[in-house]
Amino acid sequence: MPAPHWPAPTAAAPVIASVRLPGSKSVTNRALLLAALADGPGVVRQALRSRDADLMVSALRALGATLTAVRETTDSVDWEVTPGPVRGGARVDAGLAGTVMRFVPPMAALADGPVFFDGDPYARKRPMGPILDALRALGARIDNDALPFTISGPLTGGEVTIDASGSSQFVSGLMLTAARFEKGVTIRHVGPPVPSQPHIEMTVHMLREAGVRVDDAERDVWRVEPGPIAARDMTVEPDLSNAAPFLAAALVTGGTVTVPGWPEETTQPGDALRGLLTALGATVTRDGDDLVVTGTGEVKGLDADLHEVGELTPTIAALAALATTPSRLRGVGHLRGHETDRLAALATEINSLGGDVEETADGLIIRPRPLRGGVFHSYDDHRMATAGAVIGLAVPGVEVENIATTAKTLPEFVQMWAAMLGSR
Ligand SMILES: O=C(O)C1=C[C@@H](OP(=O)(O)O)[C@@H](O)[C@H](O)C1
Ligand SMILES: C=C(OP(=O)(O)O)C(=O)O
Repeated sequence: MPAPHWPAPTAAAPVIASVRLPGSKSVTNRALLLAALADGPGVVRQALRSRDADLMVSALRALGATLTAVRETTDSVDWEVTPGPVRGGARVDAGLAGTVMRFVPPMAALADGPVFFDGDPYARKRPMGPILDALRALGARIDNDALPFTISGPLTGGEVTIDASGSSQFVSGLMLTAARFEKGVTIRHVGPPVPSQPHIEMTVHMLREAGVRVDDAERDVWRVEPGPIAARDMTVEPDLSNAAPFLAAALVTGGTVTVPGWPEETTQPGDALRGLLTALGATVTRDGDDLVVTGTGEVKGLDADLHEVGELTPTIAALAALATTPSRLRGVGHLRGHETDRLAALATEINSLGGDVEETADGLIIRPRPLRGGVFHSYDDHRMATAGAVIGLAVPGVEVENIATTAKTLPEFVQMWAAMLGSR
């Protein structure tokens, strides 16, 4: 029997809270994969514990790495990672995780036998063609153009042309393993602009920290030299994208939300929240390591190109739906290939609460309209579920279907949300 819908709590008063976020999904899954390919045992501290991170751990174990939890809390874990020869004959469950379905196949092509990949039913619809074609061009054999597929090496590497306009993860995925290819890799993107550049910068930065030589001087060309990936002891930053719904609560309720441990410098796209929330009417300041966001209770609409920070779109759209002036969100056509078609899902769900959202080819136009309660469907998308929670702060009677899907990147979401609302 499906779980009952989650009655999203309405804020009775301005939220005043400090919210500590667990580790970044994107940093965790890169760090684990790099550790499993490294030249010796390493440690990944404060790694996220969530469905996507667990799927990465299982995939790496299936491919021959040893991961041992040396310290654990409910939402974080320190992993000791000991690489092993990459093992064939494995089955990898990617769930609905883009970071597993796009980052692990290049590593699997190093295995001594075929590796089978599959995922959730909807994962079979997520774009995979460009990265699978690239792996074929580099020497791998793959029997399908989407999940499920079986991949077999060997793969020597070399030069490849790819259209990565559908997902930056195609480029990141190839780069993460490329130092272990005999010839490294040169990736040349040809097509409409690649989204989520900060995530590509995150990949380049983490590779360089592991001693890998990467040349990204030319736009849309990335060269990864062959060589060892250094074993490291590293600590994962808090997930700034998952800070979004909590910081949004400050704007919706006219309160103040503080996130401790906001990095001074980061490649996480969530850092763009500082500018976006300011544009939506908040005051955003730093107090030492804390990011402090204060709202007035009135949310202003905004016109924003979110191409670089697409994963923030559901929260920004939820805020825009509660704003007093219209908004236009642009540059996010690739969100149709995320956990669900996020543009269609946001328009459908906000409109079903009485909103006025129009889909465009590459975004959304959101006009102010009073909203009413009703069921907000999540489409197994963690960020749809949290967008419903944000709207529920201001609109009585919102019920989020499948709030449990927040476990993809934030299993403690419901408890954290309750603590935030209760901590006056
Ligand atoms: O590399 C990563 O960790 C990610 C890249 C982005 O993917 P797209 O470029 O497909 O949007 C982002 O939306 C996703 O949440 C995480
Ligand atoms: C697009 C997202 O995830 P994935 O890593 O599965 O692509 C996301 O978390 O917003």
